[in-house]
Amino acid sequence: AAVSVEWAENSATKGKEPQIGTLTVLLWRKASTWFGIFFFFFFFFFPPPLLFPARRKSGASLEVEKIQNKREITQAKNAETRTKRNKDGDMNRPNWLFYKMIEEYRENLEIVPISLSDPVELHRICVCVRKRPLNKQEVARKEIDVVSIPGKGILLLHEPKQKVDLTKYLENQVFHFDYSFDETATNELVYRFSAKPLVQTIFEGGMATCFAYGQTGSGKTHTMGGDFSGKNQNSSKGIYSLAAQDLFLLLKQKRYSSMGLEPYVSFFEIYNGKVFDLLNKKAKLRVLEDGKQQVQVVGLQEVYVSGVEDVIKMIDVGSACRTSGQTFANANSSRSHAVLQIILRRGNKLHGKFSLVDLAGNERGPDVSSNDRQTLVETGEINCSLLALKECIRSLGQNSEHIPFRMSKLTQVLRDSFIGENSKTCMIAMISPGMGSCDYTLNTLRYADRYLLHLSIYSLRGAQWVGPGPALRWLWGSSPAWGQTFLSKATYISAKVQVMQYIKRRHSCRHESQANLVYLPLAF
Ligand SMILES: Nc1ncnc2c1ncn2[C@@H]1O[C@H](COP(=O)(O)OP(=O)(O)OP(=O)(O)O)[C@@H](O)[C@H]1O
Repeated sequence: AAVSVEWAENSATKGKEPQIGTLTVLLWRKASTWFGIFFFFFFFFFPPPLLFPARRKSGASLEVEKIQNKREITQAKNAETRTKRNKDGDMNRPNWLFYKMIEEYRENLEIVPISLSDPVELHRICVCVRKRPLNKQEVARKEIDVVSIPGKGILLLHEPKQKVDLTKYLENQVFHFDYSFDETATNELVYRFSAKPLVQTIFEGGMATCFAYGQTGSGKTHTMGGDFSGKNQNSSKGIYSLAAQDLFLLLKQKRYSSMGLEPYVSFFEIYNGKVFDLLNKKAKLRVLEDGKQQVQVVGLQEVYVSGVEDVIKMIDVGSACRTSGQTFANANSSRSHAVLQIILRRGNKLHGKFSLVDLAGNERGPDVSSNDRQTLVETGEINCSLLALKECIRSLGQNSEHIPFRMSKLTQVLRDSFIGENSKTCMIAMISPGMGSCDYTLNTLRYADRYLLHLSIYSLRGAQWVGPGPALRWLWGSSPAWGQTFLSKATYISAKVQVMQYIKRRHSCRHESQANLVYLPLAF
C-alpha cells in the first residue's frame, strides 16, 4: 500500500509517495509533541496530591504519634533536669537552698586535710576538733552537712540563717584549733596528733589528761573506746588502747626499762556525782582528800597490766558496765563520765598518770528520750560537772587563788592532773555535722574555744614561757618553735594588748579594766 502526499510550494503543487513506515514515524513524532504539551498542562492544573489524595490516618495512629512526641519532649526535659540536679543536688531535699549555698562556698575552698605524714607539734595544752560523718539516719533525712574542715586546724561552720524579710543566708563562722580532723580521719590519725605526745609525759614523771568532749552521739566513745560495728566495740582501735600500745613500746626502750616502772590501769565512772569502779563490779567509791590535800579515790582497784591485751580486756570489762541510756542522737548513749587511768609506779611511789576521760554528752533536757525524774537529774548532773570543768579551767587561767575543784566529783578527781607542775592536757571536741545539730556544734566549738583561750593564758602564768598557747599563736601568727624561753617585756605588752582585744571581742567585756582584771593577772 502506498500513500501519496501533495502540498503547494511557490505556486506549484508538489507531491510525494512516502513509504508507509516513514509516514508512521513522522506522524508519531508530531503526535508525541502534542501529547507532551497536553500532559504538561494537565499535571500543572491537576497535581498528583489532588488527583490521588493520601490515605487519611486513623484516629488511633494519630494518638500514638502524639504520645510518642510527648514522650520525646519529656525525656529531653528530664535529661536536662538531671544534669541540673547533678550540679545543684536534689532540689526536693529539705533546705535545698542552704545546701546549694554551702556547696558553692565549698567549691572555692582549698582543702588540705591533715595526714599521718604531717609533723606533730608539742603543746602543753592542745585543743583539737573532730567532725564525724553523717550517720545513716541523717543521710536518710537528707540532712545538710554544715561543717567544713579545710585543714591546718581551721573549722568552718556554715550556720543557716534567715533575715526578717525571709531571705536565706549563711553565716560562715571560722574557728581555729591546734588540729582539725574531718569525717575521713581515723582514730589512729586523731591519736597521733592529740594523745600520743602525752604518753611520753608520764614517763618523765608528769601528769597528762585527755578529754573527749561533745554533744551526745558526736563520737566521744567511738574515739576513746574504739570503732563500733553495730553494738560491738572494737576496743583495739580506740585512743585508750593506742595509748596502751605506746606505753608498752616506751617501757621496752633502754632509757626507761632500767627505771623499774610498773604499769597499772584503773577504770571508773562518775555518774550522778558518785564514783563507781568499773573494774570491780561497779563498787561505789568515796573521794577523800588526804592531809596533803591530795584527792584519793578510796578503794579504787589498780590492776597490774603486762601487755596491751590486758588493757584491752580491762577496757571491755569496764565499758560493758558503764551506765548508758537513750538520747535523741544515740540509742546507746553514755550517761556518765568514764575515766581510764594508766598509772606508772616505781615501787609504791606514783611516777606518772595519764587520765583518759570520755565525758558524758552535753545535752539539753528535751534531748533525752524519756523525761522521768532520774533522767532529768542525770542530765542536770552532767551539765553541772561540765560547767565545773569549765569554771576550773577559767580559774586556772585567771591565776585565781581559789580554784573550784570541789564543784564536782569530776574536777575533784582530776585535780592533781591539772595543777601538777609537769602536766599536759589535751581536749578533743567532737562535733556532729548535721544542720539539725548546728546549735550544739556552736556550743561545743565555743566551749573548746574558751578552753583554748584560758589555757593559753594559763601557760603564760609566772615569768616562764612554757610554750606558746594556741590562742596567742593564732593571734600573733607566730611559729610554734618558741619553746622554753622567757618573754621579753615588749612581747608581753604586745601579747597583752592583743589578748585583751580578743577577749573583749569574744567575751564582750564592757570595760577594758574588767578584761584586765579578770583575765590577765599575769605576774611579770
Ligand atoms: N568518726 C566516726 N566515724 C564513723 N562513725 C562514727 C564516728 N563517730 C561516731 N560514730 C558513730 O556514731 C554513733 C555514736 O557515737 P558515740 O557513741 O561514740 O557517741 P558519743 O559522743 O559517745 O555519745 P554519748 O555522749 O551519747 O555517749 C556510733 O554508732 C558511732 O559508731
